[in-house]
Amino acid sequence: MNPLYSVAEIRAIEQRAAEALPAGTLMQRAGQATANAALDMLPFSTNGARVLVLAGPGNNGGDALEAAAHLTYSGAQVDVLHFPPAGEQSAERAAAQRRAESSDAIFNDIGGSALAGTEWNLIIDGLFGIGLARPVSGALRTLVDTVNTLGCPVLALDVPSGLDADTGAVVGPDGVAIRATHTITFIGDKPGLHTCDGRDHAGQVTVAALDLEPRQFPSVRLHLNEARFFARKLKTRRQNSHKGSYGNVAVVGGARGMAGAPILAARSALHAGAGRVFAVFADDAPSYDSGQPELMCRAAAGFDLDSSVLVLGPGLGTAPQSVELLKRAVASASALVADADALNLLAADAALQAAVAQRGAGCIITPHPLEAARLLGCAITAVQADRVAAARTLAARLRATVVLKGSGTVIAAPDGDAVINTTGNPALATAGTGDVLAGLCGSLLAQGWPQWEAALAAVWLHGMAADVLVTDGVGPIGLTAGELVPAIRAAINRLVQQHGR
Ligand SMILES: NC(=O)C1=CN([C@@H]2O[C@H](COP(=O)(O)OP(=O)(O)OC[C@H]3O[C@@H](n4cnc5c(N)ncnc54)[C@H](O)[C@@H]3O)[C@@H](O)[C@H]2O)[C@@H](O)CC1
Ligand SMILES: Nc1ncnc2c1ncn2[C@@H]1O[C@H](COP(=O)(O)OP(=O)(O)O)[C@@H](O)[C@H]1O
Ligand SMILES: [K+]
Repeated sequence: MNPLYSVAEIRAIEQRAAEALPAGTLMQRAGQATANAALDMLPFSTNGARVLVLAGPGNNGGDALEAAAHLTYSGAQVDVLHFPPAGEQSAERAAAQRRAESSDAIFNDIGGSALAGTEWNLIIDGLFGIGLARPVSGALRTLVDTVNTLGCPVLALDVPSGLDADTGAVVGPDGVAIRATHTITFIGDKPGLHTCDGRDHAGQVTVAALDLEPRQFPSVRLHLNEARFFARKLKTRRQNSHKGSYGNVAVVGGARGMAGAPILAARSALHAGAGRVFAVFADDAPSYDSGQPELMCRAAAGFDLDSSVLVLGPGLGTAPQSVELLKRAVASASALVADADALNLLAADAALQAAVAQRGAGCIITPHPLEAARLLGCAITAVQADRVAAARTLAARLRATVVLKGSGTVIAAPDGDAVINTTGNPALATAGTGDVLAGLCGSLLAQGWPQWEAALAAVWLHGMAADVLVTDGVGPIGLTAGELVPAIRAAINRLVQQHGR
């Protein structure tokens, strides 16, 4: 189920587990798991492979020292750059240090130029884990900067040093963190490895549970997204069905000069399977979309907002008639996806926010971090400093399903459940991809999906489409939002083939 644990939860699990085990057992297991992971990353013949172990002052350093000793037995040449604690150290760390010192590991006060001048096969980052208490500074900051310039594989222990394990933010206003190619994280997975700066620093993440049993883990309300959370909603089409069986979507936006945004969202809704799709324009409507004549283009004035699932916001603008449209949409009985300018207008109107919270038909909102900041009345840095908390706060306040976009999109429900998405990549950092996502959410709602599963599936499919396109060389540079649309269609059909019933 890919649960994600906070630092406080990990500490509690660790403490209870440690009480039932001989002293030092967990650190020894962490060291052994690290050595195994390191061997997988080294050349087949480990003899003479150059490994640099960075061992910090806490128990993260203890894990690294345990690993250093193990790795010498494989024939690797292990150098240890050791930062002993200024004061007392834990008994298990002291034992790990003794083991490393009596192994063939070379404790070496290796300087910056020697560090940068050596061809390391692997660097193991055991500077700081979940005990990081302040920004990495001074000589350690220089060390992190140097490691980040080297092109060699880097295995981070528990968390890349400098990264906040709860939030994925690099600690400090101008902080640094190790950019690892791999992270082996202990006991349970951590949210900070998967959102905000986490994905750039953690690389490939594996979890070493240190032989703890499932009963030792509490149930949590934060998970990584996976198809099994929404697979039961994937339905094969009945033979005896028709366009009315797959619902109507109306994308409402497209103020003068911004007609492209609703068209992208509407095309996305159509290709994701909605039976009928309207593109509804705040100002004059074009007579039709020549690239997608299946869409029905309408002016908003007089359009029946109760007839379709509404995707409100793409290119909506903020003129007075857009505010009126938003009010009509919120007051309608239709399922609603609010995006882009709909969110900016909502942020400026407390009464409308209250109306959204009271909607019987619910709401999915899809803010990017700036839109979320406006809705929360805070700075964008505050949103990014704790994306999961920001999404949960918004979800509770608006009683909506919140999709907080960005690297490691967070989906949150009003009851506190939250999920971090794993698909997607920076190819999506281009105009219009958010419109495509909003249209996809609306399409799934129109096909009868509940809000929560629709949001989870839409974010997963949108990211998966981008991942497949990048694998095929269509991006990350130069992917266009329109190219996502057929890739999403392929991804959803593939999922239905796998899971549909
Ligand atoms: N205790 C155990 O038996 C186990 C510990 N584990 C490891 O232990 C780690 C947690 O250990 P700790 O609680 O000792 O924490 P860390 O090793 O992450 O760091 C804490 C130490 O670093 C210092 N420190 C924090 N931020 C600093 C900064 N910016 N600059 C300089 N010094 C700084 C603290 O004063 C303290 O000495 C986990 O991340 C994990 O790697 C796990 O392997 C599980 C088993
Ligand atoms: N670096 C990235 N990694 C993963 N996903 C990204 C990245 N950058 C953008 N995205 C995704 O692309 C979409 C962008 O949406 P948005 O910012 O609303 O753009 P627009 O308004 O131009 O449509 C979101 O789904 C977001 O999560
Ligand atoms: K670390």
